[in-house]
Amino acid sequence: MAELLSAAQMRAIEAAAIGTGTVTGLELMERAGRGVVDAVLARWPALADEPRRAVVLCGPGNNGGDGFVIARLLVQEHGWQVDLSLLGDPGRLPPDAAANHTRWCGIGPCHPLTDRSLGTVDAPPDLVFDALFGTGLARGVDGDAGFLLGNLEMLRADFGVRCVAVDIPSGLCSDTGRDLGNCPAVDLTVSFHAEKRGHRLSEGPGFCGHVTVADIGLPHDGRSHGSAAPVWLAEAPTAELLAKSPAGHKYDHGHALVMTGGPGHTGAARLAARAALRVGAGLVTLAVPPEAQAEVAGQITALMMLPLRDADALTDLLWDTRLNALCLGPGLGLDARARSLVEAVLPLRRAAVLDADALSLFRGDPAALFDLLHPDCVLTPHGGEFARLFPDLAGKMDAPGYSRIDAVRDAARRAGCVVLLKGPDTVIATPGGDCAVHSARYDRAAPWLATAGAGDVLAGLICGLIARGLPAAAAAETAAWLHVETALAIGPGLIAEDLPEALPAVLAAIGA
Ligand SMILES: NC(=O)C1=CN([C@@H]2O[C@H](COP(=O)(O)OP(=O)(O)OC[C@H]3O[C@@H](n4cnc5c(N)ncnc54)[C@H](OP(=O)(O)O)[C@@H]3O)[C@@H](O)[C@H]2O)[C@@H](O)CC1
Ligand SMILES: [K+]
Repeated sequence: MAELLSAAQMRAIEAAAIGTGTVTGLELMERAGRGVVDAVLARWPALADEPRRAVVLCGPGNNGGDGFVIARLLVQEHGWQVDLSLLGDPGRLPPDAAANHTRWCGIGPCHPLTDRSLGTVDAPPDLVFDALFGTGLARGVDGDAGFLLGNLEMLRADFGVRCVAVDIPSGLCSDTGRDLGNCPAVDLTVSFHAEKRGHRLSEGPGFCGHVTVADIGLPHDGRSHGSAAPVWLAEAPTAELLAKSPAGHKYDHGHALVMTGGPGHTGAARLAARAALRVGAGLVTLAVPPEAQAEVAGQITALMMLPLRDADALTDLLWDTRLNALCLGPGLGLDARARSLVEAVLPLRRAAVLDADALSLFRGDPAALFDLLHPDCVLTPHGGEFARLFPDLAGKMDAPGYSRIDAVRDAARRAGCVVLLKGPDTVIATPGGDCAVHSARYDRAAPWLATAGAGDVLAGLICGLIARGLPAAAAAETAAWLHVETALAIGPGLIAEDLPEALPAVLAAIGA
């Protein structure tokens, strides 16, 4: 699985490799610069047909150092014409960047960066390399550098100039994916060793264009990250994870119980239940208030149904330990009955997915919910629900350096269970700090998934997978991937009802 690195982890990996004596910082910088040039020519092979003109904007740190390498390689190995400008005093460059500045100065001029460093609109360059700031960006970019970054947008739109970000577009926080000020949207971002969190989180993907990772020869052994626990990019589940044993019977695959709301409010739970069944739970039962029975009975076939009057009846029902995964929240309602169901169920410590109303019920009193939760629970808030349960953490998400990853990790620790914060950058964390990001951006962008009922389907998928025996966090990650994959399989026009129906083809493609 691919890791998403913080800036501190990347620095720790680099320092550890240099510390072993197997590589120097200067060698890493050379590989980084070469990696960018190779990635550009791989992306746009026609650029190699004839010498081109490039502008390279270098910053005061090692990101700028990469820029000097790129400029040198373009001139010496490809015969390009390069205009290079440096922000800041060359005498204050860090050692490896300074060494590459010296090498560049033997080849071409290093202009001080001004508001004219992009050249004139009469003769725009073919490419601009943004090597101003990388993982060392500490604040928004202002002054001439900010002005130039703002102009990149216009050069791309009006003159077709291709813009390439070295490591990360300057202005984008590599830990949070937030624009700290004047971040340009580029065509191609070439990162090093592994993607940084900012490439995947929040606004980041909107700025990065196409992202590619250049291998600069650092080890992927996961031992040299510093103290912080890794964050993984969620990937496709394996066939083994989702396949069913040929010898099994339906009770081997669990029995999910999904609570509905009252009359006129049963659709969300029915969607969740159908998703749970489609993803392979052996049996799925809807627990329905008696007055809604007729409505539900007319809508279901393979799903089962039980009348459920109140919390006492639910407690009695759960003497049947074959009911091994619960889903509460979709359409459940915000009344006293709904709250009593949640409060009755959680002390029994049965695995449970809490979504939608089951979360909103505790707005203003989230501690009452946290007291009841246990590690086999999964909370699946969207941004608004997250802010109701964790107002302080949601507020901090605007603070510098505090990302959705930090917020969800803190939330999971506080809640004592798995938390999945929904979005195009879904973050899943456990109370112990394990964390995965499911990214529905770039080639997995699924904008049609933002539709009524899609969240109910996700809750049902998680519940169904837990019923099948997956641990809560693995169920959440797998469900997030399947949810987006089914959306991609359906494409434009999808509505939530389609999602469970598209699962068989998706499962077949995985080989389950
Ligand atoms: N790690 C690795 O393995 C490898 C890393 N490599 C490369 O190194 C890059 C990281 O280099 P880096 O740490 O020197 O940071 P970088 O982004 O160049 O900027 C730091 C400088 O900018 C300044 N500054 C910050 N914000 C500012 C602002 N808004 N406006 C103005 N100034 C601002 C800051 O000043 P200060 O905040 O200290 O005042 C400092 O002087 C990384 O992204 C990759 O490209 C590769 O070579 C290969 C291997
Ligand atoms: K950059």
